[in-house]
Order: sequence, then C-alpha cells, then structure tokens
Amino acid sequence: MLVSACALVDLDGRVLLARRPEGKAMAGLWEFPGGKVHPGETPEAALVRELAEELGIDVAEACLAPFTFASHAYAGFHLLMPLFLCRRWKGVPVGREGQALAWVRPDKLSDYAMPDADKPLVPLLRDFL
Ligand SMILES: Nc1nc2c([nH]c(=O)n2[C@H]2C[C@H](O)[C@@H](COP(=O)(O)OP(=O)(O)OP(=O)(O)O)O2)c(=O)[nH]1
Repeated sequence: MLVSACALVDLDGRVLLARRPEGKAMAGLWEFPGGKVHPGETPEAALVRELAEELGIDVAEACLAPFTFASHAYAGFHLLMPLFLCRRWKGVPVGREGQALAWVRPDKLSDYAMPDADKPLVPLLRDFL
C-alpha cells in the first residue's frame, strides 16, 4: 500500500497531527495527514488532494519537500509511506472529517500514540526541526 503523508510545520515549529476517527483502521492513533495514493496519481498530487479533503487547506506541490519515508510490515499489508514537509499553505487546517487535530512541539511528539510505521519517523523529525 502506498500512502502519502505530510508534516505540516507552523511558524512556531510545531507539527500537525490528526487523530484517526472511530470506525477506521487504527482508530484513535495520531498520524500525519495524508492518505492512499490512487492508481496513476503521484504522491505529491495525492497529498494536495488529501490535504484539501481532510483539512480544507490549499497546498502547492512546489511547497512539498521530500523528507523521509516509512516502510513497515503490518499484518496483511506492507506500507510504503513517503513523508513530506510543508511550511506554506493557504487556509487554516480544520478536521473536515471530524478528526481531532493537534499542533505538537517536536519534543512532545512521543507523547502521542502513533501507528507503528510512524514511530521511526519521530526522532528524525525531532532532530531536524
Ligand atoms: N495518513 C496516514 N496514514 C498512515 C500513517 N501511518 C500509517 O501507518 N498509516 C496507515 C493507516 C492506513 O492503513 C493507511 C492510510 O489509509 P487511510 O485509510 O487513512 O487512507 P485514505 O484517507 O485514503 O482512506 P479511505 O479514503 O480509503 O478511507 O496508512 C500516517 O502517519 N498518516
């Protein structure tokens, strides 16, 4: 499964996490906004689409900087997830699908329960930001 995700970073250097809604796989865990890349879609285009759908913000592909990726074997599927960084967008993120959002200081990211695939990404982000 190819999923494209993004660390949105605000002017104070905080990172946006979104809580996976009830009823979805891994409900209640905090994740980087994003979603599945559709057939024929680029990871960048998928992210622009998902960020508009999920958060109501407008992001230009040029503002998505490749940062790192997750490669993780879940029971039943393997997840490959490029993680982009973005510091510029239009609009104010709101949870358009009812998901809770949190702006989190890098040194507090480990206080948030995240999917297993995301765990190795946290120290990389903390060291970079
Ligand atoms: N968006 C996102 N997904 C993640 C992260 N970590 C992680 O393991 N995942 C997994 C959870 C899901 O198995 C998959 C994303 O699928 P999803 O169901 O949220 O994607 P989607 O929004 O396209 O979903 P849908 O339209 O099919 O409902 O990736 C993360 O940080 N962000």
